[in-house]
Amino acid sequence: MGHDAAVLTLHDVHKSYDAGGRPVRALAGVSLTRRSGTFTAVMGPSGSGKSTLLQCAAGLDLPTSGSVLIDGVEVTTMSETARTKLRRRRVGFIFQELNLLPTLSVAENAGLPLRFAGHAPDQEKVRAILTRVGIGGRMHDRPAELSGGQQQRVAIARTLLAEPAVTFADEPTGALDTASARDVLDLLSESVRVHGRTVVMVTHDPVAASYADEVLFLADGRFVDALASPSAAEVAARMADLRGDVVEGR
Ligand SMILES: Nc1ncnc2c1ncn2[C@@H]1O[C@H](COP(=O)(O)OP(=O)(O)OP(=O)(O)O)[C@@H](O)[C@H]1O
Repeated sequence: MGHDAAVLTLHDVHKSYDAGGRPVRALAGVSLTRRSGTFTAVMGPSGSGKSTLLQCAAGLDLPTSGSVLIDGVEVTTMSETARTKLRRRRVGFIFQELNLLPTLSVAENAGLPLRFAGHAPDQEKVRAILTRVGIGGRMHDRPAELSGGQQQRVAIARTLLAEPAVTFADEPTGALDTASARDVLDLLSESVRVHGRTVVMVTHDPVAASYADEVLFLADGRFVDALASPSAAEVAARMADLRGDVVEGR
């Protein structure tokens, strides 16, 4: 796939849930195109559809209607098995709950996508990348022996090793202190700017969003606004507008 090709395309994606016979509309026509080497943040009030968007865009869940292409491949018409295969090979995840396999070591977890793709991970490369993300000394530990921030770093190391078409991050800094959060965000930006990876991140944090080259705002299941390379203050102001907050002096 060339550098200019879209690695993620959503076209008019709708998603409704059945909440005990009553339909709940979570996405109401979302379209999106991302090229490789981009870092996108998705923000929006609680219940605006961010998690649903991530689940559909990553091929974890299926939209009610509309189209989702990952690396040029339509996922909505695939079998469950084919979707799982595509995810393993082409999609990176930095999700707190589905990051790591507890029985594998840090090094084995980092190399897992390569194993799924049928390659034996190069141990020297694994070591170098784990060192780069600050956990080179923890290669043989189990995930449970690591802090939340260290576990996020393993997930980032995976993205650097396996070179997925697109990596989805769900609140990657939600559980971290300020310094670890900044480290994780720096590593994510570096993966995009230096290594050409593609990241789509859902966050509530305007500081985290300010690391992205574009911030997309969801409200009631639709994109309502976008900001290019905004400051954290600009993001916070836009979020306050969306929530209808009364901000003094504005
Ligand atoms: N499995 C489900 N069954 C029924 N309704 C759901 C389900 N998942 C989400 N919803 C509803 O869909 C809408 C969007 O939810 P979603 O979790 O995508 O929002 P969000 O922006 O991620 O919210 P938050 O910021 O609070 O995590 C909400 O009204 C929610 O109640």
